[in-house]
Amino acid sequence: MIVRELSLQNFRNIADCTLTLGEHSNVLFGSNAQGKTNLLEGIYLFSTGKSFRAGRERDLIRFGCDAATLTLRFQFQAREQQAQIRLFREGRKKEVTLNGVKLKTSEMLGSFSSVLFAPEHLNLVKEGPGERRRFLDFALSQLKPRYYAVLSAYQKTVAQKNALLKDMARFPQLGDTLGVWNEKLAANGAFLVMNRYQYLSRINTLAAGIHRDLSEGREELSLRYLGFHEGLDDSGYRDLGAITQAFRRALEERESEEIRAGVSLVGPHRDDFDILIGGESCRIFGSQGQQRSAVLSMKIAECEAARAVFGEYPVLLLDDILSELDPQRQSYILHHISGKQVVITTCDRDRFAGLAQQNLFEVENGTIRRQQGL
Ligand SMILES: Nc1ncnc2c1ncn2[C@@H]1O[C@H](COP(=O)(O)OP(=O)(O)OP(=O)(O)O)[C@@H](O)[C@H]1O
Repeated sequence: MIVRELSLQNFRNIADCTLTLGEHSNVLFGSNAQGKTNLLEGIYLFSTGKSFRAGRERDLIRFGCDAATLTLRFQFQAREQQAQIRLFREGRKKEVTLNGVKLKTSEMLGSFSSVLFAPEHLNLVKEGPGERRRFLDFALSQLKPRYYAVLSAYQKTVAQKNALLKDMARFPQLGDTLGVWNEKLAANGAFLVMNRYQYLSRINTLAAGIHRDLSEGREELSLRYLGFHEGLDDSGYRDLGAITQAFRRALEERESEEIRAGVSLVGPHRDDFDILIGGESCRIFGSQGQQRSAVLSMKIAECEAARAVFGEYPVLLLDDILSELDPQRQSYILHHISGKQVVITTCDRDRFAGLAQQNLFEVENGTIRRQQGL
């Protein structure tokens, strides 16, 4: 996967710019708050249809403007392609086209792939389960377009069931329809759990090997899926029927608890996974360095898993992460990115002087200037 060119109009603090990228390393440098991350965000939007930052879609549109346009020219499987996203502040839904054909966002997924490395990914270890579910959901949405569609349907059903559970406090007779929502949740939720489990197993194997290298053979990283389905073993998790049954059982067992709480408590929207080093929780017992290595291993594993599906590496987006890493981890990642297309943001233009075939861009107040390489 190679990005040739990104054009942005009225996106974040960028009024109008075109960034023509090289096939290898592309370094965007500049002071803080100039628009470097905004450029990565623009590229990433084409992989998942969503920003990696929290917030509303309309926040992506430049202050005072009614619409934003993003155009990406890229090469995938030896074919030059062009995708466009238009965002509107009011009245109109997001518009997506691929090679001139209008699509739903879900239909564009899988056409272009990128993997982001950002300092906030440390939250995968440090924070609550929402971060880890996002990791799985963002990765799987790119690899398997149907996953995104099922996830959207599932989330809608959870919201509808929550509204019902809330209303049941005043109108208990509404409980007659609870079974209908639970059945919908079980069908779609089982699909999500099966895919997450299989993906996490793949990442587990890849990340364990990378972490072993990073720790020079001293540490064993493992990832373990956690959910409502206590009784399922490895083969059960690969069987949609078995997961659906386990989900139904869990919904029955916890029905009165859900009614009391007025909120849906069981399902993949509550699932999580453990990140363990030597069998112990990395969040509780891991040092800063171990936590960084675990996250780095998982992100590199995400790239490898994408390559296995697409037959090509995704575009790597490194948002100012190297300054956070010690020299050993820096050199590991620099070694790993060589030969792939990478877009790197940094405040320090000299940090990447050693990268081969480098293109250098200065970002200042939402404008971009190409510079002579070092
Ligand atoms: N919708 C918007 N319209 C206009 N400007 C915006 C919008 N959203 C964010 N910005 C501006 O974009 C700038 C932040 O850009 P960005 O996050 O890309 O910074 P950066 O160059 O990566 O900086 P750092 O090195 O600190 O991470 C801020 O000045 C912010 O006010």
